[in-house]
Amino acid sequence: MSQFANLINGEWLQGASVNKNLNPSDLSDVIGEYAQADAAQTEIAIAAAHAAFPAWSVGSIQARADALDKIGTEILARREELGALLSREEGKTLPEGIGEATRAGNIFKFFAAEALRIRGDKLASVRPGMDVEITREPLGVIGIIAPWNFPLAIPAWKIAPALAYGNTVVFKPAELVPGSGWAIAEIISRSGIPAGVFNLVMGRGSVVGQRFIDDRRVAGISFTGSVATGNHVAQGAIARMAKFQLEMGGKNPMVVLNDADLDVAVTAAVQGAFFSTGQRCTASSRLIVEKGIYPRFIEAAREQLAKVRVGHALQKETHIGPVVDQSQLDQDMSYVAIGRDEGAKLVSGGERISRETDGFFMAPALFADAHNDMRISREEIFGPVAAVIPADNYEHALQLANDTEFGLSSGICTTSLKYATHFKRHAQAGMVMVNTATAGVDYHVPFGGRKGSSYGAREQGTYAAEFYTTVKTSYTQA
Ligand SMILES: NC(=O)C1=CN([C@@H]2O[C@H](COP(=O)(O)OP(=O)(O)OC[C@H]3O[C@@H](n4cnc5c(N)ncnc54)[C@H](OP(=O)(O)O)[C@@H]3O)[C@@H](O)[C@H]2O)C=CC1
Ligand SMILES: O=C(O)CCC(=O)C(=O)O
Repeated sequence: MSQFANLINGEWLQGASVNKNLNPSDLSDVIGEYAQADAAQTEIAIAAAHAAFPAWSVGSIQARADALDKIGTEILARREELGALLSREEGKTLPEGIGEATRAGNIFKFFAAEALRIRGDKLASVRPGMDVEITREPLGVIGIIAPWNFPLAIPAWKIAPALAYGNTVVFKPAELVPGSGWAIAEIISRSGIPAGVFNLVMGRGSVVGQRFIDDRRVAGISFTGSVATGNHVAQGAIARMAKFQLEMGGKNPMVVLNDADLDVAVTAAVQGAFFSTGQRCTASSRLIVEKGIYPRFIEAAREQLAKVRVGHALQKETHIGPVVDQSQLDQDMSYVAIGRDEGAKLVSGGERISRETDGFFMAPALFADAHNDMRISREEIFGPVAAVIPADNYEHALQLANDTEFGLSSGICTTSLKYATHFKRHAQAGMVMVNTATAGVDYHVPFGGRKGSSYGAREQGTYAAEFYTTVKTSYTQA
């Protein structure tokens, strides 16, 4: 059995215990045993990142750019192998896994270039003879707490800007997907970045993540995951005035108007709701459909779902892989039961499926005739379960779309420029999609939401500088 250690201060260290990484498509496939840090080992990693900060933060930006570019180049060169590892441990299909590896490589290359473009500002002073300049400086040690659903891309879009802007990093991947996190760390360890600047600390969230929250040497925490854990991170960070950003849930609406192209709408809905097994915070879990197109939409969605093959993530013919683990599967199945009890009509799927291998396979569940006040329409399920909600007209659809405590992504399918333009302006979400799925985003533009979905500065693109740097205003009297 392969064993994988933590990377702390440039050394590979065994943990206090190990975590077996299982393939959700085939539970007999153990990917490896991964180190689990305890609180003491986590403190050693934080101390190393803290000690490495002074030199790294004022070091050559060319060296930072070269290292990040090298990491991106290697990820891109190995995208098929890394994508296959990701699919094996998380369960998204091979094309999805390779696509995510490509995205991760591109993110490192984007931030390699950003390291050379750290911007400031120079303004005339209101006082004669005074010089005023505004500069951006790194925060210090950044604690990165990542979820399991994007094990390469999300760590990439947190680690790359943290390093580009001169911070040092302690990174905790989710327990369910240590393989991808370890692979990134191994590539970083050969990139020329000095010991201690980047540290991989695999282990439980309640142990490792908690140390990041509690330790005053961790200046900023970047978190993606559930609303409950996000709240916990926020309270701990506020208690000691640490900077933090949270990316949490979604209950993303996809509005389909009577004038929509039916094929475009159904494809966007099925892909947005069910691909990547619906395990995306941007998933289109509420399909809000105007009454004039409603019966045709349901029929066409049912027909498209009948052609979708759920199976082993690494098999060529698979469109949708397994659910990530037993507890997520239990959660998904419990919401299918809740939807039925609430009176929504299950028009497709919703049952556990057997395949040749022992995995967590589930037929995507499509509910029709749902209401926006049902639990299946309000709570994030994070699996292949979507609800179709009828709407009387555009205004009603918009009102339903915004009637949620979340605000990550919001979509509309229409051929009307008037409605598309109005929706872009009035959707209460951080991201708006027209005639395309609510999930699936570019890597070089801001990512994040409003209301209960996100807190703090946006991630990705040049906007990432907002979180990973702090602004200084300097005055010089001539
Ligand atoms: N918006 C999104 O992108 C995501 C949303 N989710 C939502 O969260 C639900 C549960 O998923 P789950 O993975 O359990 O999400 P969590 O919020 O529990 O996990 C996210 C990350 O936080 C860590 N963590 C857990 N507890 C603590 C803690 N006390 N202090 C610091 N860090 C902690 C986890 O570590 P570890 O898991 O290693 O213990 C993981 O790395 C899903 O069903 C879904 O609804 C989940 C993933 C992504
Ligand atoms: O939809 C995407 O491409 C990104 C989704 C995401 O980041 C998430 O689910 O956490």
